[in-house]
Amino acid sequence: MKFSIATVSLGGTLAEKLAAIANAGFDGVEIFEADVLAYDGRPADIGTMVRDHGLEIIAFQPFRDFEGMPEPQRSRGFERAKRKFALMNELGAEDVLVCSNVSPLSLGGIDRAAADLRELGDVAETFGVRLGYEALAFGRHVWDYRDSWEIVRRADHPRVGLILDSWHVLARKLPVAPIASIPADRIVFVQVADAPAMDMDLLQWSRHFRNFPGQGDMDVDSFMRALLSTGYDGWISHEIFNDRFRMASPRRIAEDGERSLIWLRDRLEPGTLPPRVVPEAVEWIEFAVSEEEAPALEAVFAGLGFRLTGRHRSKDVTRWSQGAINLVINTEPDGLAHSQQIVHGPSVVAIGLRVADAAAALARAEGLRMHVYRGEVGVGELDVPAVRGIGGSLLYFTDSKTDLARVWEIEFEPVESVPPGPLSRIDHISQSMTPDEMLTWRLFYLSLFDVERTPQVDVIDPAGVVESMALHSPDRTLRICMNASASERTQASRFLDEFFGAGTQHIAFLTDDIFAAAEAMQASGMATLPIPDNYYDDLEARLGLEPEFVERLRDRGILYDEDETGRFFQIYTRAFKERFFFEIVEREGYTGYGAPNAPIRLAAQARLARQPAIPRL
Ligand SMILES: O=C(O)c1ccc(O)c(O)c1
Ligand SMILES: [Mg+2]
Repeated sequence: MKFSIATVSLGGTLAEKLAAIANAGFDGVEIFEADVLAYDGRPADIGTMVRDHGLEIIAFQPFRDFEGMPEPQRSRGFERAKRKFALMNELGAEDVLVCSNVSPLSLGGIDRAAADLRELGDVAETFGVRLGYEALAFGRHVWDYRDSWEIVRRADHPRVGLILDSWHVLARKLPVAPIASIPADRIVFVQVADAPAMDMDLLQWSRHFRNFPGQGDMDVDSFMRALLSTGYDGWISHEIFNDRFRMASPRRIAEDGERSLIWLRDRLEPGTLPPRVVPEAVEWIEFAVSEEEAPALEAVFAGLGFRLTGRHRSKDVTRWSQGAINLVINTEPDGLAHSQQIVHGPSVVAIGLRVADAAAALARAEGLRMHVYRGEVGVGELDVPAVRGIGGSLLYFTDSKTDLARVWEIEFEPVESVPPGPLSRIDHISQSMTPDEMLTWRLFYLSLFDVERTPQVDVIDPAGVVESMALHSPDRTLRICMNASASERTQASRFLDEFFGAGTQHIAFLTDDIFAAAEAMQASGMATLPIPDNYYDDLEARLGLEPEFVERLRDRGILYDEDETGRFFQIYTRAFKERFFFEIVEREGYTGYGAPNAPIRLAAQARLARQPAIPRL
């Protein structure tokens, strides 16, 4: 399998696109016609620029509305083709993508189309180029790959082959099994694309909402399995028409594309990478704060029932614990945490995850071309494997089979022993990002970890809609909620603005007694998020709850939800320096995140946004 991407998938100038494509590790590129037209230089220079990047032009595309035309359009089509083939000679491109005709002028008929392609094959021969014919799902007469293949078969010309594009096959819900009987040597190359399930016009869906395999809802794997069963081992090329991708950094999008293909190959040929990582526990969450801010954060931790359980043997780093939760405060004057604190303010700088085999986890991340982080390892310190995650924060891996199991003991001087407390472990980690980054991080987490995703939902913030998606490991040890908003004033967006980028916005702790947790917080003077009476009045009516039960919730500012999976309780703290906040949840079987309560919570937070932060000691 050789990896390529069409230039139409990225934003930027052609030079920027090619640099990003080469940097991401691709071997080939499809040159989109518009990129040539917009280029201020000779086509031959484009060819040189591509080859200087170590890339190969796998195709020039697209050549449109050719087959089945009446005169005079038919003759004009041949004239146009000659101009394009000459251009391909200059570029150094051997293959051209001819897509099925969408013109209302075009005439149907498999034999007519086959005859046109055969004749075009003769022209192609004189230029030394080859045609690949692709059925567009919205083609006027040809929209099924079985028809395009029949046309290619009847054209019966050595310069005429087939191009398959997973998007057109899957968008039309065509069966993939017949792909298996197409001879591999008649397939010029193959395009892959995924997309979210959407009930909309095919052309609009195709031209604006495609995404990389692994980012959408289509069964690209079945398409690929049928393809590979033919023995095909040529180019696999991303062709992603997506408005958001074109607005985003070409470098990041190209990296996502490469990762998508590496993961696709890993699913089709398991064993090329170590298996997807199964998270066993969230071992710690590390906060970068300045020395001045540290006491306020310590007071929040103490108010939540955490105790100082360790001091790092050589660094300005402390460990706060309760149950199986470890929170780390890093005020080191140098290093990554400090730079993060300077750039982003007080923030989550790292998450430590316990996995079965930390070295294998790192090897998988490297195989997926994630950015491995190698920090300085001081005397007596462990070299904990880490990769760069959201917003440049770190994801550390520990395991229980190496010295990493004893990280607390090795690196920290014990203070108090770990108190039991009402909070037992981390329930979920919620991260905010821009809408175009959602797909980046979704692909990052899904390709690295053995996690599943829940459908994307829209949450209403007073200032706009927030797209929200949750990922969870099989036993739900790791749950990550991703939030993104296009509005500039939603909480998710304010977080991005004030925080200068994506990151962890809140952390939810699990308790098995929310009332005890609430009382402990009240006793220690921790202010929680005030919830309006209207919410409780509605709750009682909507869910038919006992008034006494609702009173208990109201007294303690506890949010409640129930569904077919069980019952759910939530309390929120106020935000720390307007940056991040904490949530306490109790689950009685419930598997969700209290989506019906999110607008209430967001409205309450919006009211407090510019008021003094916690705690009120
Ligand atoms: O939408 C289009 O025009 C178009 C062009 C070329 C392709 O390969 C394709 O899949 C779609
Ligand atoms: Mg295509």
